[in-house]
Amino acid sequence: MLRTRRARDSRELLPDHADLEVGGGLPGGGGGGGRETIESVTATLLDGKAAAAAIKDDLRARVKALAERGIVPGLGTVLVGEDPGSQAYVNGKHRDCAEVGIASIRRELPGDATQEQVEAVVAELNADPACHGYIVQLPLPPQIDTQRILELIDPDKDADGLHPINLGRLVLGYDGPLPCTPRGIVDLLRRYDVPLRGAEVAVVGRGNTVGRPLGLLLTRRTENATVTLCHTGTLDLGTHTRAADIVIVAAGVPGLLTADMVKPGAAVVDVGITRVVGEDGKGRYTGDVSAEVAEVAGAIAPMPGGVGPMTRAMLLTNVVERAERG
Ligand SMILES: Nc1nc2c(c(=O)[nH]1)N[C@@H](CN(C=O)c1ccc(C(=O)N[C@@H](CCC(=O)O)C(=O)O)cc1)CN2
Repeated sequence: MLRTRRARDSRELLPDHADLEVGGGLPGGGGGGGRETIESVTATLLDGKAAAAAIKDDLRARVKALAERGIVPGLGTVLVGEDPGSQAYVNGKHRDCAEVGIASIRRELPGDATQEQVEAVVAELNADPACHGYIVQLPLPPQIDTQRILELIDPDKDADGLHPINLGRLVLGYDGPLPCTPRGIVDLLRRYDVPLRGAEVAVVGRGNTVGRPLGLLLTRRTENATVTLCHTGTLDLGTHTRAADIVIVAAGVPGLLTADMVKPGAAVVDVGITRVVGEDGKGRYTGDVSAEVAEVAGAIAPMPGGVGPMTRAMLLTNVVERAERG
């Protein structure tokens, strides 16, 4: 278990962005301006950065052991277009690779790339023996059929766990690569001994990358939580979140979860990451959880510094596991 600490003010819940290569801290030239501040915060910080660092230490050792067998794990990324956020995330993934000794394979296409061009890169990575796993950075430009691209990824090289076969394996309870963000959330809660067995969990958001697979993960026999999957059709969101021991918000709606929607002492996980432009005209990222929730919650995984670093660590884990299987 990680040592827990109590965060005393909002700056402790908002670590810097130094680990992501983005202009002035954020795409769009922002740099933390316009953050909300709160006087006193008592929630335990679920520190994704610290947890990810521990995971990377473990992976470094496993990569060394693989090297003794003559295996160098390789992670591929496919980036289409020039979106600064996506570029920053892909850069972060390759920096993580360098930290643990995973080989990087980068493929980049212009924003006006055709379906055929993206499919050709996917076919190339499927055939590359040096590439143990790869991801196609999402979202893709509108002219690209995302579903078709995800279906063309070799399921055995699907480092994101988003191929329909791998999501199907998750539904059926079979082994396979797990989607990185849901896996990272469960790992983070476990590391901080947040009880899952028998817990009532409200997951807000039913997307294929986070909400839906997270519901499946949490209801496996090994986790045994009871999940309420809330979405835009949910009539009274607060009724469900207030009844929950754990609230996980992946809606992409800034500030959606407010303090009155949280049971005192509940664990709260902020998965939201939305770019907003402040009154100063500068861009910054904001989560789905309002700052004052930290005064009510017993534990909180903030954005940034919570789920994001865990997502990246789980991507590396999926690649190393694939390389270990041979
Ligand atoms: N193919 C995929 N595309 C996308 C995924 C994904 O899992 N697979 N998820 C997101 C983007 N993403 C990874 O690709 C990602 C987003 C954010 C972070 C992160 O570490 N965030 C930081 C804060 C970032 C900032 O302030 O600039 C944090 O939470 O601390 C990592 C990965 C969409 N696309």
